[in-house]
Amino acid sequence: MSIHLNAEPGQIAETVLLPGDPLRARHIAETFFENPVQHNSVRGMLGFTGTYKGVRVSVQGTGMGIPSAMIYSEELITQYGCKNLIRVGTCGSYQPHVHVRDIIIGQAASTDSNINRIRFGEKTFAPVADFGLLLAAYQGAVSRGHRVHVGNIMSSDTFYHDDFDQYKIWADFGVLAVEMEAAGLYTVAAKHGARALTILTVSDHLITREETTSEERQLTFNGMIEVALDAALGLGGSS
Ligand SMILES: O=P(O)(O)O[C@H]1O[C@H](CO)[C@@H](O)[C@H]1O
Ligand SMILES: O=c1cc[nH]c(=O)[nH]1
Repeated sequence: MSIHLNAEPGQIAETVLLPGDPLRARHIAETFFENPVQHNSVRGMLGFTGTYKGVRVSVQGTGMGIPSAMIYSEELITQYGCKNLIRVGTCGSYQPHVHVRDIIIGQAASTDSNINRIRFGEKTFAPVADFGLLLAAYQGAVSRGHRVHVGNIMSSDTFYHDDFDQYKIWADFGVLAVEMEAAGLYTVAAKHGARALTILTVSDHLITREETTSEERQLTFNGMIEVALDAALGLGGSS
């Protein structure tokens, strides 16, 4: 057990999917896992472990924002021995060619968070995805016929900005979309030698202002889950 997880030792698989939304975690377990068992209930941050096509895999909600995601990532890696962490989240598109419901794979994560200034001072750490996981996810997304984009994403500490147009500086530098956790996840994984990836579905668009409903965000973005689970399958694991 750790401070924020009440799973027993060995109850969580080496490969863990990480949605921000704990109800998406339950949806993933109920929809895709064989024999899912709930392994966490602390703070209502649901987590489940089961198998997918015979391979042991877990899903754990992380909550919203870098601090929350870093707590769960740190405890999963250091207390439960998790080695492969795949965030499955939603994001807002910054680019005209990146449409609502497209899939984005976060190759790197820019951020306005102070987490790495606290750690590295004025020097800049570049939080990046694991290349093997990224390649597997990209190939899986293409073979499933998804519209998929790979590149830099923005992990923001704020969902609501005083200046809506502030996103344009990131868009001008090719950043694909905004979410709120990947930079923290990639940094924790780098610190502990774990593998991490972020796969996102575009839930809204900052240019067109198109939006999806909260129900759709919780229940229907199954394409990216299949892509994440396919990438996880290549990692093996005990069944
Ligand atoms: O859908 P999730 O995984 O929660 O991800 C996105 O949605 C939340 C904001 O609505 C933030 O957590 C952001 O990163
Ligand atoms: O963090 C997020 C997630 C989805 N859409 C946004 O605009 N921001």
